[in-house]
Amino acid sequence: MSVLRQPPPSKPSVSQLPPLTLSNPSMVAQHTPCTMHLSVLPPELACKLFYTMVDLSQAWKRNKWWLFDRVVESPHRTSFFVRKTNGVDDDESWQEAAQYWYNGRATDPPEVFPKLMEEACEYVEKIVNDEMRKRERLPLEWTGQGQSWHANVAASNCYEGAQESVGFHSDQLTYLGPYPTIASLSLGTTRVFRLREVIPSDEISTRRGRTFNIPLPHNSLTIMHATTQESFKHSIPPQPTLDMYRPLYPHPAKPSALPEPSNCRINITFRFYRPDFNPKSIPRCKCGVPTILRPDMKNRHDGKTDRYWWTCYAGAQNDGKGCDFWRVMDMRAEGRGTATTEPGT
Ligand SMILES: O=C(O)CCC(=O)C(=O)O
Ligand SMILES: [Fe+2]
Repeated sequence: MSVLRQPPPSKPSVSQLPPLTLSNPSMVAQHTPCTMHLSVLPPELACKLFYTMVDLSQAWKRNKWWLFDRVVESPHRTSFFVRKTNGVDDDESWQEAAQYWYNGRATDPPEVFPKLMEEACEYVEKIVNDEMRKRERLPLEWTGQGQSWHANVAASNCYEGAQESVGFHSDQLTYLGPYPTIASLSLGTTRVFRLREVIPSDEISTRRGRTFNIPLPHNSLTIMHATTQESFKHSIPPQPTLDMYRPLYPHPAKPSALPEPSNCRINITFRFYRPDFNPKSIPRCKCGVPTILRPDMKNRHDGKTDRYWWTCYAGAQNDGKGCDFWRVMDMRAEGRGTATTEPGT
């Protein structure tokens, strides 16, 4: 006699929505904490800045870090800039911040914003401030002590060809502090910027993170507003093909030649390093190196009770060997925050 067994009780299935392409600014604003702005710089400035950065990028480095027991190398080139017009060699805090960008590897003093980047930054700041005025400030966010958002550093990436990429990550908050606003300028060939929400542990049985693909054209600005780093991861995935960028203007070094199509994308992320998270204030771990600040993405709540922690970062640099340093960040006890915020509340 055959016995018919009951099938095992099925787990309640959580439906996974398919990836969604956000092809215009209103879709980006509807589905993510980011905004997208098109044709942000005068066309000639955008084109010349693209040439400047591609030329500079020949000397940029691929980031390296330890992952378990091997060194991995980022599949794109990157560089870090500070916004100063006089010498930076004497300012050790910028040196430390720059070194950080390269996962602790020793670097030359960081470069200062090239003239055209400075010009672009002024347009970017205006757009960012117009956008921020429409949004509420969160309690731990920098309120500017009367100052508006401004960039004091920038990191730039060059992706050459369709295969160069950056994997899913959220930006470290070490010098940015909680709920930063990061303005990301795209120049050159269009690439997809991919965002995926990290679902808090207590919602994992009821919903899944959806993947959003945002094609970023030449001369567009993506603003990652407050909560983007706390609730989403982002990446630039490799893609099967790409459309070449056709510059409108010739390269300044070859003014009479026809502009050549390019397979490069330049990204410049303009960032504001907070004075209350300056390098001297960053806790050191047992390895003696500055820790990194990360949000507790899995246990976030309402933007008011969110947690951040300082953890050892030596593992990324020091043959993969770090320590177990881990400490919750306490704005009030660490003396951080601005006059108009209520730190720690
Ligand atoms: O290239 C981009 O748009 C993203 C770069 C990025 O995520 C980063 O530099 O942290
Ligand atoms: Fe990033």
